[in-house]
Amino acid sequence: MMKIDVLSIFPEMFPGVLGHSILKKAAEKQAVSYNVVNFRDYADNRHQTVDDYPYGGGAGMVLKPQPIFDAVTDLVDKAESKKPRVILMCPQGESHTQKKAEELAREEHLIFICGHYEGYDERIREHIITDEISIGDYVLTGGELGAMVVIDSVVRLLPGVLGSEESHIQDSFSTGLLEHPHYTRPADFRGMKVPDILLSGNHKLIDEWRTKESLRRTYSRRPDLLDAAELSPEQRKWLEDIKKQQ
Ligand SMILES: C[S@@+](CC[C@H](N)C(=O)[O-])C[C@H]1O[C@@H](n2cnc3c(N)ncnc32)[C@H](O)[C@@H]1O
Repeated sequence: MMKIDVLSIFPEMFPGVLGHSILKKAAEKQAVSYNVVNFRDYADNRHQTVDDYPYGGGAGMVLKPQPIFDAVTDLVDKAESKKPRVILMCPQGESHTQKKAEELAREEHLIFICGHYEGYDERIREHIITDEISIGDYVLTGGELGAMVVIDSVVRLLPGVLGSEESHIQDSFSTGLLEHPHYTRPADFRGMKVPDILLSGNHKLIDEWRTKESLRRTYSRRPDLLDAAELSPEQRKWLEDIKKQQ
């Protein structure tokens, strides 16, 4: 079972997200256990202060090293695995991707550190973390929303979590391409029809249609992904045809 610890000064933000849908089911199936810790509880000063003024002056407060160092040490001591990935949520970190989610899903223990205010004392970054992750090129108020995003992307990949069909294998990015369009009943909704091929029952042709639509969508929306996508010679030929059509 994967263990996920989260360090935050706003732990109340998490039960809503961790307590619903797939993240909740994953915990019920014992694929993962969550532990959200207020690192203020580790502050060794009388007022449980976790932040202080920046050396050299300037705006904003900086998270002190002591509460976060002690919280991480305690969580590692309590865990069976002594080699967790310690992930700092940070707009300066590597951009989160499906590939990174797949990599983290192979780990036994993840510890997320959620920042606030102006950021962290640099010694946290230098000495106790293994990864720095950003969820995009914009600045959030705190790391909590980012940690939730990364946790969601990882937990749905854990074995058994999405059920026997393992639907994530076809998801956008998992194959290196964007996913094909989906349709459900009715076949004719107010004159808007489902493509005939999907009603044909011919699975070979349906698979081919899906792959072509996936290529078409990736080419029109995210052509940058095609550079790294592993395509068969047949798929390359389809892609060339799609390029000519557009
Ligand atoms: C207001 S931000 C601090 C930004 C910092 N002054 C900077 O310019 O890099 C406070 C915290 O929110 C979180 N955060 C903000 N933007 C984020 C992003 N794009 N991805 C992940 N975490 C983010 C981080 O934990 C960060 O320490």
